[in-house]
Amino acid sequence: MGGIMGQLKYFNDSVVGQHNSVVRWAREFGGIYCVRLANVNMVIVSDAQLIDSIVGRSTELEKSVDVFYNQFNVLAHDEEKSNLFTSRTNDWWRLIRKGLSPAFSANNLKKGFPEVQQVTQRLINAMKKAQGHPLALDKATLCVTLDVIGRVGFAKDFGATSSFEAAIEGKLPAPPAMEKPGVLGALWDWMLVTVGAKLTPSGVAHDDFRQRMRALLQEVKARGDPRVEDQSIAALLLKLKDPKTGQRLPDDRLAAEFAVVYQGGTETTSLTTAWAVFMISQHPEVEAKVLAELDGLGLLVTPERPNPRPLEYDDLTKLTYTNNCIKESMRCLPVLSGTNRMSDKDIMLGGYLIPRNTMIWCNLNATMSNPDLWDRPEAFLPVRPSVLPLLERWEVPGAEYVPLPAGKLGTGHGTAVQVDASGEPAKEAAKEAAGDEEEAAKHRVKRFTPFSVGPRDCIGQNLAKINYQTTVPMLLANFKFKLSDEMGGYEGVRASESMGVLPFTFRPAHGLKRLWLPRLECTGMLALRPGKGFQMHCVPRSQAS
Ligand code: HEM
Repeated sequence: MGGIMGQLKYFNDSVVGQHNSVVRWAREFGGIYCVRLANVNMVIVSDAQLIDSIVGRSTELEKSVDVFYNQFNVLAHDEEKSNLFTSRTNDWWRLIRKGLSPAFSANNLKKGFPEVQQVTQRLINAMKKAQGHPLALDKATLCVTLDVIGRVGFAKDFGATSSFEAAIEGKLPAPPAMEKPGVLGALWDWMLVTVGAKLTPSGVAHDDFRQRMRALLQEVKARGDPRVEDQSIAALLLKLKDPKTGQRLPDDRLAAEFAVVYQGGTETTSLTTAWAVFMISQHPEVEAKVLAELDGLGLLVTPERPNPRPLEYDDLTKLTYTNNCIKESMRCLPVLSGTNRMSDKDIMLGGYLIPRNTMIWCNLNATMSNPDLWDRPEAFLPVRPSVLPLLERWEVPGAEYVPLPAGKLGTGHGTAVQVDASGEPAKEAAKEAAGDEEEAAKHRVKRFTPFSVGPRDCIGQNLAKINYQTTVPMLLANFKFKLSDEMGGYEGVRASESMGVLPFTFRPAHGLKRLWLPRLECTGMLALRPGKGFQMHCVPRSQAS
């Protein structure tokens, strides 16, 4: 039976507290191990050097779309095709990736900062009206992110944060009733969607999402040709030309890329924001330091200073401690657990022969909790109290990189090497793997990788950063957050962590019963969240004792 079922027991363990499970497995089985589910083998890697060789700058491995990322194709296209997220690393991918990159440059995002600030302020105004009711913090931050991406990337205000306010004030009509499916219902729905059926709640919501993206494209096109200096996501995509034909990209391709930006950017950023607020507010000594930093900059709401000055762009670099806390929260609770790759040739990895077409799953979260790489990795420790003078975990120079002992650089042990037909590492690849010490010394391996690394790392990471680096301090400056009783305290939240693809539906929120996102809610990432979301009481700081 065990043979047929593979290591189902372990997969079952992961239903609750999945994040903790993979971290535990990495400790139990090491930096590379193989699991089997029925007759499918999967290699799971959490060794930082190996991961670097799998996804890093010199990789030739491709994403395995069929198993994990198919959702991105289903949601973005009517007919299944690839897009920036799911494409092989080919000329099309290069065209889009290079063309879109200026949208995420520091200069361009600086121009977008006022939008982020205003959208967060809109949410704060709404939250002040909640008057003691618990709020779903993850919904609230999702509203912010939806509006940030809309306004910064597409000059479009979807009004998610204003809908939030209207919902709190009871001014919104109820959404069409849609029962939350139970586990079996969700599984059935997922199976139907996987085989292409559209008449499921999720299928309908997928159609709805695609229609919204097509409508957004038409709206953007109706504004006329984008100005040369316009570096928004929409403008850059519209300006792109197919090098072969010299023609602009077809509408279905453009709408799919719009969709992918929303898919890649929403759950990820909003849950990162929610986890950071949760972690900081659950650690009083950390929160006190954050508040002191905000106070020092004149940004904290106090009974004596009920209307402090607004957060400005330059403050973002001054909020060092707060930013370090966000990083620490992302290390402990990265919303994306990892990424996958597959090779169409046999490869050697960490001394093992990996047959072609074997799924390789890189556990980025396990690397970020590896005790060989981090001091007390299970602790939320922006501060290391044992070190004098007091050094923050994140203020140690090079904190994002693997601290390698001298003389350990550049061995072939940690690299993915192609194998020839006889099973021997191919000569050229072996030479490369043996490595040039000098070259290896330049190549520092990262141990903090929430955005992954290498050519397929997160293109949107700077937009995400400007979003959470603005929203987290603004929320904390305005409110004291207390978990509502149903969350079962800090332990209850942590025990309910799970990863799951969420249905693309209008979902009633917990807490304030009439709170929902009526405009545009798009999810689908395997994102880390607590089972019941984040039900929080948000007490205005002007009233907090
Ligand atoms: C905290 C927030 C975010 C996190 C943690 C995150 C994480 C990641 C990770 C780990 C990858 C690599 C996935 C893989 O290799 O399988 C990725 C790719 C990607 N992300 Fe993000 N992301 C975030 C925000 C965003 C935002 C705001 C956008 C867009 C506005 C975005 C768009 C994308 C896209 C398009 C890709 C695919 C890039 C490619 O394959 O070339 N992400 N992200």
